[in-house]
Amino acid sequence: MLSVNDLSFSFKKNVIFDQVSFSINDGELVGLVAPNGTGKTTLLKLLCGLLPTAATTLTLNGIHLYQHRTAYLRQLFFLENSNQLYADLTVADHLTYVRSMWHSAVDIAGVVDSLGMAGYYRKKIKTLSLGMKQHVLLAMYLVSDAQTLLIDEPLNGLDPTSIQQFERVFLALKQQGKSMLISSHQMDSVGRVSDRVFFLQNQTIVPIENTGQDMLAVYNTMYLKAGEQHARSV
Ligand SMILES: Nc1ncnc2c1ncn2[C@@H]1O[C@H](COP(=O)(O)OP(=O)(O)OP(=O)(O)O)[C@@H](O)[C@H]1O
Repeated sequence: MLSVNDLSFSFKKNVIFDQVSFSINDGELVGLVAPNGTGKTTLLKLLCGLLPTAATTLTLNGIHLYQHRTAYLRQLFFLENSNQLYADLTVADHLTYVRSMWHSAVDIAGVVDSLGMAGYYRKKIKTLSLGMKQHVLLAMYLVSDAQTLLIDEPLNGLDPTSIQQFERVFLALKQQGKSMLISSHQMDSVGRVSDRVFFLQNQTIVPIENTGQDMLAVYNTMYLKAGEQHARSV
């Protein structure tokens, strides 16, 4: 279980989070939603200690980020986006590296087959399309076998078939007991896979249970400015 207490963070005078507290259970998939520039990526980075925060508690399965950083980090996987892949290394290099660093027993060939990546497994990252690189990122998450997966906009650049494929993978990971926090602007997908959705608003998190409601409608209610709501109602 990921547990966060009193998390505050600012970029100089730009307050992004003010005393935020939340937890994510094992086997729970939480969607992370907000308009551009609100703080989704910042939150994911804070949870991996990539940005400093004086949160009173930031624990993963009882292990404190600041007291046992390596043990904490070994339980999670996060790679911000495909720009952080090594252009001159192959897909195989990346997956082998992750398997080794995370002491994972996951079968790389099985992951590559299941994601339909066999055709470019030996290719260098710089020769791949955005959608292919998104598949490489997802494969790295799977190969890490980490308990907690923090995933930033995994559906960007994917075709509809791949989006459905990724949704199936997320649901399967949930069945395996993984905890996931996944940011996305694809509200229909968020509605299909999430147990809860964290909407970021006013420097805090508004958690909404997914009861099958229209998540785009929830988004619009939350973020449409008062004037726009008035204009729509007349
Ligand atoms: N390194 C930085 N230095 C200063 N400000 C930053 C830095 N990184 C992000 N910010 C600011 O923090 C805020 C939140 O950015 P963040 O990237 O977390 O948003 P986001 O919700 O992930 O956006 P998007 O949907 O566009 O990816 C923005 O106002 C951004 O300008």
